[in-house]
Amino acid sequence: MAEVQRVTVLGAGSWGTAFAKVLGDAGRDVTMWARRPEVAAEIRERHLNSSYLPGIELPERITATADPAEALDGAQAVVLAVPSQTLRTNLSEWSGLLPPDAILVSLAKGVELGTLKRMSEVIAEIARVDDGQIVVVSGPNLAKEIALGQPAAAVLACTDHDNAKAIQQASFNQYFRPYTNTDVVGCELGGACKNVIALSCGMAAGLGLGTNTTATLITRGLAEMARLGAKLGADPLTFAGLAGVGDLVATCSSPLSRNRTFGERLGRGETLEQALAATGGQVAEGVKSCTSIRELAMGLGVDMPITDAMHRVCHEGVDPRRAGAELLGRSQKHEWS
Ligand SMILES: NC(=O)C1=CN([C@@H]2O[C@H](COP(=O)(O)OP(=O)(O)OC[C@H]3O[C@@H](n4cnc5c(N)ncnc54)[C@H](O)[C@@H]3O)[C@@H](O)[C@H]2O)C=CC1
Ligand SMILES: O=C(CO)COP(=O)(O)O
Repeated sequence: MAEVQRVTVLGAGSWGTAFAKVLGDAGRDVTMWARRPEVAAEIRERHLNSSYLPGIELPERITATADPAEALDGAQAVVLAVPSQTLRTNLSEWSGLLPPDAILVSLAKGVELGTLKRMSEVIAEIARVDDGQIVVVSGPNLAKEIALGQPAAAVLACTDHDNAKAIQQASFNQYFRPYTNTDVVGCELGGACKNVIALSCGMAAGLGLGTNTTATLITRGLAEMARLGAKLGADPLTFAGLAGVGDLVATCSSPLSRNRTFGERLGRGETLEQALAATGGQVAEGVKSCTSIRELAMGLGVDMPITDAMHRVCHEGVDPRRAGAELLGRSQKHEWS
């Protein structure tokens, strides 16, 4: 297994920047690509990214540029840290610049609208690489907490165990503990589906509902993502792990979650447009993934009632209170049917 020392992070948003810090604190040489030259300059010259992680000092060994060719020169691993729905376009622009043997690391948690592909499938298609060259990062990793150096674990999923190990070696440090896993499908579905469930938990909070409702949504959300996973060949154990329960608990209960916050605004009566405006340009993936995951599930005959309800609230104008009443009014069933 070759040691990974030189890493490029494409995307300087919250998680891209926090993950770059993880790598820098693990002793790697990191170059970030930022879309806005002023963000790249601030990271390079002042070791700050005040737009996304205000007050967080970045390691000196992180540098940044707005030029993707410069960013990618000599990279042994390339971290893709852009939103799910723009990854295809972003990566198409970069694919000719990727060093051929670089391990591609996917941070995005979503399912592509239209194609219904997971992120590693989009990457394999656009970068024309074997799936063993793609490592997926998932788990309870709220960017701000990681950037503050608060302890957290993550999963690095790859069909090629050596490549997962290489990224594990490159990223573990005093506060970040990554585990390897070979179940890419389960880890990616967990990460994408929990954003939708976090929307529902936020919505319940916005409606003034309490902990029993949140726990019910988390648990039944877990049941519906595990049903989808089973149909797509995921390992059921994955959903009991960091990429399943772990990320659900973090995202569904934290006020730091953009998805939960978005749902809370809808629950309080804001419109989709008002909630979108309040994100400050940061992505709440569940708002789009509720539609793609719902479509994926429908095509496979998998029942995902919470995801369906989130789609109807976000995109069909259904009132959150009515969506809740309809969820409760469905036909009675066995817990595991
Ligand atoms: N923030 C978090 O706590 C975590 C985020 N993630 C996932 O990581 C992925 C990236 O998330 P963040 O870095 O938090 O997002 P963000 O919204 O904070 O940043 C997105 C980055 O992508 C760049 N970008 C490039 N092309 C873009 C385009 N066409 N449209 C919009 N942005 C574009 C933006 O400039 C920005 O630097 C998402 O899929 C998210 O679900 C996963 C774990 C934790
Ligand atoms: O994925 C995350 C935590 O693991 C971040 O969640 P949000 O995108 O909702 O902030």
